[in-house]
Amino acid sequence: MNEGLDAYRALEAKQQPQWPDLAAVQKVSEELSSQPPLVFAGEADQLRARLAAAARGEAFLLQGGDCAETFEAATADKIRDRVKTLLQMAVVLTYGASMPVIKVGRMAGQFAKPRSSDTETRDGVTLPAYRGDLVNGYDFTPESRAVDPNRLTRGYHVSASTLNLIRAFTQGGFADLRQVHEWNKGFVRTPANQRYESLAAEIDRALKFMEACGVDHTALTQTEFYVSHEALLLDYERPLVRIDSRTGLPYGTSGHMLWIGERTRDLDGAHVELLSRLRNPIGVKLGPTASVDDALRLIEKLDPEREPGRLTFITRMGAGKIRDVLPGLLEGVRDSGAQPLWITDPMHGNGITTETGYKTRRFDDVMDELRGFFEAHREVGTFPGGIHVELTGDDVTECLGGSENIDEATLATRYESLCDPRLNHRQSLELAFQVAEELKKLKH
Ligand SMILES: O=C[C@H](O)[C@H](O)COP(=O)(O)O
Ligand SMILES: C=C(OP(=O)(O)O)C(=O)O
Repeated sequence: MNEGLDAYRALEAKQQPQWPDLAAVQKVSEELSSQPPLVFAGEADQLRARLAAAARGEAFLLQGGDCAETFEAATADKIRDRVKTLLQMAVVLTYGASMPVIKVGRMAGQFAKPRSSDTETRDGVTLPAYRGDLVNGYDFTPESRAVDPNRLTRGYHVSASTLNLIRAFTQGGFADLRQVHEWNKGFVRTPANQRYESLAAEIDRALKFMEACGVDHTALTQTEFYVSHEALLLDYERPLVRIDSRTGLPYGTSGHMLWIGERTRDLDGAHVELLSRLRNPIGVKLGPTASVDDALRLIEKLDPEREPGRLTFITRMGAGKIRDVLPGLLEGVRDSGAQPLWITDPMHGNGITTETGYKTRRFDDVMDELRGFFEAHREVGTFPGGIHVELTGDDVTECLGGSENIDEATLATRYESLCDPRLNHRQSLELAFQVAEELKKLKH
């Protein structure tokens, strides 16, 4: 199995930077190959087992984080607020659905972006498009936009420190369920936060009751938290493949779960080939043009053994299309006997650009796609196993609507994303409450 790890090199690899100096890339690649793994094979196996439960309808996956992480924003405060937001959403979902929630950040590696165009033009000046901090800089100057392989090593180190902090937060007491009120502190008071506060009070009461009954809560003091990113940049992913000493099998050690994007999921492309060799749980984005045949071939290539939890399909159809497209896809896959985990990304099919040039999404469209996802699964009898959302713990104004009613004029006030718009903290909580409602319906 391990001999084929480099077979991808003979295939077309889309969305890769045109490195000017291949010797420099080789040097970086050797350096990365000698670094310790960021995650361990056993953790990836554990996540696979958790995802298998979600595919069976016994758990729910919450996957979220920045569209594009940046080196500069990898600060303790920003990482903490993203983790807090995910923990709060997980509490809302767990309590609402009475079901374990698997927490996976789009974090500690989400540094490379596929782009529609190789270049960007501003006021008559054309430069290479920004492809994420792992490749080039965002500032619109020739120096900053030049691709630089040394960014791969920097990305590795920033991922390591991000992951270190995430592990400290989630294992060191910060994620203790008795901190459920604390996670809400520091965020502006909104209807969603107040609703969260009442839920936290109920959880508190339940915990005190358990304590009074002498129940041991050690299990609640820590939480499992995994990291994931789009495995886009093969010159980063390949050197971080390691052979697991327990089994002799290869794992991508840049993150627990790796996914293949909508633009790079070609069956005969390099991304599908490389990830087919790795033992991690693998995600694949499926947009509105994905056919049943595409899905079945991806299953055959990426999950020939039909291993529970191995494959997650992340659908991103767009609110206007999901009800037409998704049921047929679900039926076709169900009828083949395969049982991948199905989750929804209600963000990527709903992008719009305002007249003033802001890339944005309407919160209402995001919610509509979410409802469409639950409806499609209800219709076909399959399990809607999770959500994949671009979000931040920061108070940004990037997506339109939500209870604070962000309008086009407000977008400019705190638009910080370097690529696509994210839900801010309160929009994320609002979304979690609505998903919890949908999950409750499943129980009845
Ligand atoms: O996050 C997804 C893609 O990288 C992004 O939507 C591409 O954006 P573009 O169309 O501006 O290149
Ligand atoms: C690029 C992304 O999505 P998609 O592949 O679905 O366009 C993403 O999730 O960052």
